Formats: sequence, structure tokens, C-alpha cells
Amino acid sequence: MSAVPSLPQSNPLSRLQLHKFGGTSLADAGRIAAAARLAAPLAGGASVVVVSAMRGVTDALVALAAVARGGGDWTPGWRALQARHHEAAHAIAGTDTGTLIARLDAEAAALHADLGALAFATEDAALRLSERIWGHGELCSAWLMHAALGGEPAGWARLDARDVLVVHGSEIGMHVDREASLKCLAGWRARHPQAHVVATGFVARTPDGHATTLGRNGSDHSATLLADLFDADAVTIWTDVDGVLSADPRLVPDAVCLSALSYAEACELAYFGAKVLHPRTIAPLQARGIPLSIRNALAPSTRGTRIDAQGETARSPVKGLSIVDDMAVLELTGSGMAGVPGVAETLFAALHAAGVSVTMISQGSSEHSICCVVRAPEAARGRAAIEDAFADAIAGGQVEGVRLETGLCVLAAVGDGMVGSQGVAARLFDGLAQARVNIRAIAQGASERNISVAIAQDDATRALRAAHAAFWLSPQTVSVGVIGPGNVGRALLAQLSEVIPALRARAGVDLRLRAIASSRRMHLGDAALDPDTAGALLGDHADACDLDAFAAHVRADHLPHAMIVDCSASDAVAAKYEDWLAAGIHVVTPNKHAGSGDWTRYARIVEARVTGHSRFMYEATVGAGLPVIVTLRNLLDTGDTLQAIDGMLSGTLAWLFNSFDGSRPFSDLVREARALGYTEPDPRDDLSGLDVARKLVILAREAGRPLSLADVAVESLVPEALRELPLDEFLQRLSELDTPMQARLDAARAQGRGLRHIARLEAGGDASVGVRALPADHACMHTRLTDNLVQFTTARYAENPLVVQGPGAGPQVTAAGVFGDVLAIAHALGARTGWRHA
Ligand SMILES: Nc1ncnc2c1ncn2[C@@H]1O[C@H](COP(=O)(O)OP(=O)(O)O)[C@@H](O)[C@H]1O
Ligand SMILES: N[C@@H](CC(=O)OP(=O)(O)O)C(=O)O
Repeated sequence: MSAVPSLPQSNPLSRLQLHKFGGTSLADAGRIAAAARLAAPLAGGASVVVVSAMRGVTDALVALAAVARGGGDWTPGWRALQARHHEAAHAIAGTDTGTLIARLDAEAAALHADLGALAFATEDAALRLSERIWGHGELCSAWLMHAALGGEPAGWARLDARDVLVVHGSEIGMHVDREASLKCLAGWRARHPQAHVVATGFVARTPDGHATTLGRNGSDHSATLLADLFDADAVTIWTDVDGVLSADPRLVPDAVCLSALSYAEACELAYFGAKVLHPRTIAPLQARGIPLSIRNALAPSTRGTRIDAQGETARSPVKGLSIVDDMAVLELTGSGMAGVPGVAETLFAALHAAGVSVTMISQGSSEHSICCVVRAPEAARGRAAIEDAFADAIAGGQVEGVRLETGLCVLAAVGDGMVGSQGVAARLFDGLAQARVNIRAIAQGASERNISVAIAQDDATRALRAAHAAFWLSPQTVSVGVIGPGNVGRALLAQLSEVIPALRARAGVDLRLRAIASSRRMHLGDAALDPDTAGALLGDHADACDLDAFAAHVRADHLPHAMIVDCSASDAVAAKYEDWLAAGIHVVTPNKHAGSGDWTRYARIVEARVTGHSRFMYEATVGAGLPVIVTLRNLLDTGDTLQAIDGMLSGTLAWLFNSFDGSRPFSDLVREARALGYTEPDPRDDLSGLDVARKLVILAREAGRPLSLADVAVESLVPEALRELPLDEFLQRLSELDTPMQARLDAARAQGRGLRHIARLEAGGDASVGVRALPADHACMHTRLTDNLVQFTTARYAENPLVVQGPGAGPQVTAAGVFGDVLAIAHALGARTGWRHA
């Protein structure tokens, strides 16, 4: 490196800093000036500044070249580019605008000549001209940056990298001729001894002296190649995000900035699509141990990401995730392949010869199939090449053929911490399964630093977010829809509103209310709705309710988990559960229709839950917020045997019989209960016992009995004659209930008993609902107000049954029961992914 000038040694730590600015940091004159301030050399140090074209300029040049090659009119586009550079020059150059404009115009004139020649050039010549045209943006931005830094008077030289960077295409991409480049640089340095240099990114020259480029987004690579040639001590790539993030922030808004990465981690992330770094960026630095920082030019006070040999140990074994889009799977199958040596060799040789590069390989241990993932545009070519190579084997039947599947992408999880750490793949697969993502192929590099899976392109965002959350990198996001903003729904929304922030912070679960519906209206929101005000969105202006559209919106493709909370009492809504659960939407409800309705529909719902990996939770259908179903489930899951369930399952009927002591007629109490809002508007809905029977059916099914409503012997407290009357008339004739009820009370008392409304399920499966005379020591005789009580008699709790008792009605406690289920699902998602409570 004799050509590198001997630099002042006063600050050895900052001997030569190389800064690279991407197009995003050079959008206009203001941004270029800000970049120049960031690149100002440290005291006693020297700077090399590598620039990309101004934002959008390369795209414009590529388009312009295509127009010119096709014989179209490229002059308006050429003028627009010149005007854009002029505009920036006027804002930047200050006193020496003339020189800068002249320099830019010389570049523009060369571009003009190249574009003019393109239409008439041979194929080879056209390619060479195009390479020159594509690099024009960097030539101009380097002049602009040079001026912004003060130009020659401030000690800055401007380097056209085509004068020094000698590269040639090779089997594995662009290869730099380091010796030739160093020699060219030495010659250039002899003519440009300034301490500081502004260099063009992206462009280079071939060994025979033609202009070329390093490929789209290649300026990162230019920067590190030049860092090596200039013997830089450190490189900073300035961009428009805070550093390398744990995933593409446009797909995962919760992505976090990684403070440090090893070279190997950075390579893997870049190779698998992290656009912030060009895949070839790292190699020139790794060879020399030069550290690289990725920093935000818009927020220079943030520290960014440091990339060096050590990296940093992180909490999660996976540091980051990335996606390569537009991929395809090629699968060679055949029973005659097992144990035959050389199959893989033939396959990959065929792909190699066809110029198809392979991103991922996976082979079943049975050797029955080999599958590889390639770029979609190369896939058909790849298939033809493999079919050709195996033509004899296909004709002979040893190989079935080559299957091609497109519409895929590859998701890669990357981290040094994965090496030797168990359960990483399991966590990834589990996270993806939870988010309903089907995996087409899997590969793990022998380095164990990367696990890649091929998945459907349509699942990309959802998969990325689910995997991101699965590795503790962000909270689990659940897309939530609430149906039925009546009393229970409203109470639930209020409860949600209070807890959502804490849940996100402490449990790592982000419940995002995105849809709300009543029986007639619905509102679907892209951003999270505020639970406190969501109900107000259901005014007349809201859309008509369409449950399928509602569910499709909740099950957003980009969010990993979906949940519908049905607070309606509608059978039409319950009829949708099967579809929703099968589609992977968790369902939580206090609606009894699904659990107690038609048995075959119920069985299908249970089955759909399994297919969809979803959960169906309905604790609030029985006993509102009381832990009734969970208790029963725990008893059975721990191996206990159920002998009987006795319960007071209606808060209304409990209140009536708790209050009915003969001092007031029964009808008086019914009227009072109605006035207090304890009964349904038509008290017969409670007195018929049907609602209680539904709850008993739900409990029986939970206990594994295939019971239906018709199997329950239900005693209605409404005399036959009053059942079909209009409500008014029924209420007028309510006193007809009194004499028979008083007689039952007297008879019970004569035996030292009292009356309660009881639901009972016997061991043999008999189920009944009605008024029973119970001894004074029965648990149901010791209830208050609207208490519900459920008594489980089991093998373990035989002598002294297990009792669950407490308020079993009212919007607040019912909503709390629903909320408990919502939380159970949310916590399971958090726990499944290993999230720790803070
Ligand atoms: N893992 C990631 N970390 C950071 N940024 C990423 C990642 N994946 C994709 N990106 C995207 O890369 C963009 C920066 O890359 P690029 O367009 O090459 O910038 P520049 O123009 O500065 O060279 C960011 O704006 C970001 O949206
Ligand atoms: N200007 C070139 C090279 C480059 O790397 O640009 P950027 O740093 O803005 O990604 C391109 O757009 O491909």
C-alpha cells in the first residue's frame, strides 16, 4: 500500500474512516449537505466517502437506457436528470457553482452521447454502453458531495472508481482483481495526494478497461472493496434506518435495531434478503478484520449496528430474520433413487450447467426425493436441465420426474447463538404453525447459524411476524374482532382497554382490536381500534354486517394470530365458528348456541379446532366468570371420574328461589326480578328452564357425554296455558304461578326441605332441569342473591363434592369470564414462544 499517503498519527483510532451514503441519504441538496457534515474527517484523521446515486436516479437511468435501446425518445428523461443535478448543485456549491455545473454538464454530455449510440449498437456494445449509462448517477453525486465537502480547497479529491476498481465476472459473481486495483490506486494516488477522497460507488472497470457496475445496490460492496484498498480502519454505511434491524421494518413494524452482529451473521442476513446490506459487502472487511457500522443518517445520534469478528451474544439464539422473495421449489422424486450414488451430483451439475443458482437444498433421509429452492425466473430452465440429465432414469421409471412449485419465498432465521442451542428449529416451526404457515422445505446450514424454510409467498409477512415474535424479538400480535357490543361486549371492551398496554409490556402479547360488529353493522379497521370508542363506530354510516368479510379481515394475512370474540347470543354467528376455527381463528364466546346446539354441528366445531390449530373457549357460557368449565376439565384431565353434576345455573332462578320463603307470592318476586333487570325482558325465557338446560348440555359435552337439548328432561315453570300468550297477557296472568308454587314450598317444608332450581347430570348420562326440594344441609341451600353454584361429585370428591360458587350473572362478571379466555389464549401464545414476564 505504498501509494496510500502517510497519514497524521495524532489520532490512531481514527486514522482513515470510510463513509458510504446510499441513495436514501442523498435524496436532495439538503440531505447531501447533512451527509457531508457526518463525513467530515475527525481531527487528524482522513476520510474516504463513497456515494451512491441520488435516490431514484439509477432506476431512472435503467429506464432511460431501455427507452434509448428501443429507439424511443430519451431526451425528456435525460433533461430531467440534468435538471435534478443542476438544482442540487445550485443549492450546494455556494461560490463555485460554475465549476460544479461544468463538471456535471461534462457527465451529462457523456451520458447524452451514450444514450444516442445505444439504438444502433451491437449487443455487446449496447451492454457496455448500458453499464456506463447506469453508473452516471454516481458520477454526478460524487461531484455534488465533493462540492458539499468543500472540494479541492478543503483537501478533497474526487475518485471515479472506474479508474481504480478492476473487477471481472466469475462463476460465483463479481470478483475484484485486488492486485490490479491496488496498482491503479497507487497511480491515482500519485496524481491525487489529498488526504480526503470522495469516490463513486457502484461503478468499476473490467480488466480490459470497460466501464461496468457491481450490480444493483452494489455501492455497499464498493465501499468495502475501497475500504480494503485504502486500508481503512473503520467503515460506516449511512442509510435511512437505525442499523441492521431484526427484520425488514416495512414488513415487521416491531423490528428492533441489533446493536452488534458478527461478520457471519451479517453475511447470512444479507444473503437471505436483508436489503440494508448487499450480500457481498462483508467479505472484503472480514478478510482484514475491519469493523463496519450501519447507521442512520437521519438520526446520527443513534449508535447503529456494529459488525465485526466478535459480534455479541444476545438473549435470543436468533438475531434476525429475512425473506428472499420470488422463489420456486424443484423436486426430483423416485423410488429408484434411494442408495444410488451420484444422484445429487448429477442434479446440481445440471443446474450449474444451466446457470441456475441454488439457494436451499433439502433431501429426505429416505433419499426418495431431493428438493432444492431456486429463483423463480430460473426455475423452468432448471427443471428442463434436470429432466434432460435424468431422461434415461425417467424413461426407465427409476425417477418419477421433476416437480416445479412456484409462488414461494424463503424465510431465514439467523444467529450465531443457534450454534449448539437446542429447540431453535422447534420454536420456529411451532411459531409458524401457530400462524397457519405451511412449510414446503427446510434446510439448516451445517454451521447451524441459519435455518431456512420455503413457504408460500402469500404467507411471507405473517410468517415473518410470527417467527419474529417466536424468538422474543417482538410481542405476539393477535388480530381481534368483537361481535355484539351489547352489555357484555361493552364491558369486555372496557376491560380490554385497561389491560392491553400492560399485556403488551409484561406478557409480550399485543391484542389488536381490528374489527367490531353488531347484528346489522360492522367496522373494519386497518390500524388498531380504541376499545373505549370502538362501539361508536357502529352508527348508521358503518358497513352492513357481513360475517365472512368480518372474519377475513380479522384473519389478516400479515398478522400471525387471529381471534373472534362473539358476545352475541346469535345462532347465525355460532354457525360460523366451524369455518373460523378451521381457518385458524381462535373463537371465544359466552354464546351458548354452539356448545348446546345440534350435536353434529358441535362435533364439526371440535374437529375444526384440530384442523385449524385454533382454540375454542367458552367458559362464560356457564356461571359467567366462575371457573366452572376449567374446573371440570382439570378434574377429568387429571384422571378423576365424574359421578354427577348438580348446579344452580341461572342467576335469575337462583334469586327467585333464594327469595321465595312464602311471605310474598312467587309472581311478586318474578315482577321484582324483572324490574331489577335480572330476568330477560320476557321472564318465560328464564322460567322455561331452557337456558339452564343449554348450560347443562355444555357441561355434559365437556364431560364427554354426547348430550343434546332434546335429551334433557326440562320442567318449565310456566304453565302450559301461559306459554304461547303475548307478553302483556302473560304478565297480567302471572299470579297463576302462585298457588302451585306455594303448594310445592309447603310440601318441601313439611319434610324440612327448601326449594331450589336445579340442573342435574347423572353418572349414566340422565339430565334434568327443574325445581327440587333439597335438605337444609345441601350446598345449594346456602347461596345468596344471584349466586350460581356447581357441585361436581367425582370419584375423588365423592363424600364431599367439589363446589364452585359465586355471582353467576351480570355483564361485568360475564365479560370477565370471556376476558379470562382471551387471556388464556394470549398467554399460551406468549408462553409457547418462551416470553418471560418482566
Ligand atoms: N433487516 C433489515 N434491517 C434494516 N433495514 C432493512 C432490513 N431489511 C430491509 N431493510 C430495508 O432496507 C432499507 C435500506 O436499504 P437501501 O435501500 O439499500 O438503503 P441505501 O439507499 O441507504 O443504500 C431500509 O430503508 C429498510 O426498509
Ligand atoms: N445506485 C445503485 C447502487 C446502490 O447501491 O444504491 P443504494 O446504495 O442507494 O442502494 C442502485 O440503485 O442500484
